[in-house]
Amino acid sequence: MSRPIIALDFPDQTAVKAFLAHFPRDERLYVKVGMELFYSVGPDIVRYLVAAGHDVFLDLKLYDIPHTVEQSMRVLGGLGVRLTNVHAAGGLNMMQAAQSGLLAGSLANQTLPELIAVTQLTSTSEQQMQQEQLINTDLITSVTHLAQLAQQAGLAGVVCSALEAQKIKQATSQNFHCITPGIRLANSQADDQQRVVTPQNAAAFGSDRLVVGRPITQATDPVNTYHQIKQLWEVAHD
Ligand SMILES: O=c1ccn([C@@H]2O[C@H](COP(=O)(O)O)[C@@H](O)[C@H]2O)c(=O)[nH]1
Repeated sequence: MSRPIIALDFPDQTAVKAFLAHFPRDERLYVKVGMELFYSVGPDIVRYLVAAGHDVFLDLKLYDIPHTVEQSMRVLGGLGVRLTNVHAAGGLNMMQAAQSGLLAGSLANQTLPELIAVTQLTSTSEQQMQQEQLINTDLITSVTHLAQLAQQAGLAGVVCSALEAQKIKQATSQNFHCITPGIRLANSQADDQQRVVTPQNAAAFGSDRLVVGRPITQATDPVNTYHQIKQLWEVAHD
């Protein structure tokens, strides 16, 4: 059963080590390294986590011209991560370039990382999307369109809110992955997230994997909260 991906949104390696020390030494976690940690520590944080036996989602959301993204993905492909991503808004050519760069970069490794694309950030509301991005459609149409573009580019799936997982799978295919942040336990604060879903509902809506940051990393008992979220997801998934 799929483990929630824990977003390690920490400022440095010391904070990461202190957080991971809460878990049993042999617990193999699926963790996410985002911009804050990567820009602070660099690629060594990924090597450290991979060497410690954890699966890593490298969440840098690349968005640039195709050549730049391809060359950057070559570098990231050599780090041993399982999953990485781009912004779908970068376009078809950019996503295809990312895929070929990742493939080239990972040739020396045992595993080819899966590439997914961010549709609309879970911190974006429909109103913001329409007013700030001047996208003249509803959010679900934008998200499913970007998911179809990602599928056309040969990507394995998308980052979206679980609210959109069902529609995305109908518009693409059942095995097109929906990786879903914006997860919150019932009656808890949404922080800066706009499209939030509980672990139970995410499972019911067809999410393939949860991404959870603050609800676990800032919990009084992170291990207990991690297992609570994992169990809620598993029970609803069965
Ligand atoms: O649309 C997106 C894409 C990425 N994220 C990332 O997921 C985590 C969520 O953290 P929480 O603390 O659980 O809100 C964070 O690292 C984001 O960068 C996202 O939230 N939405």
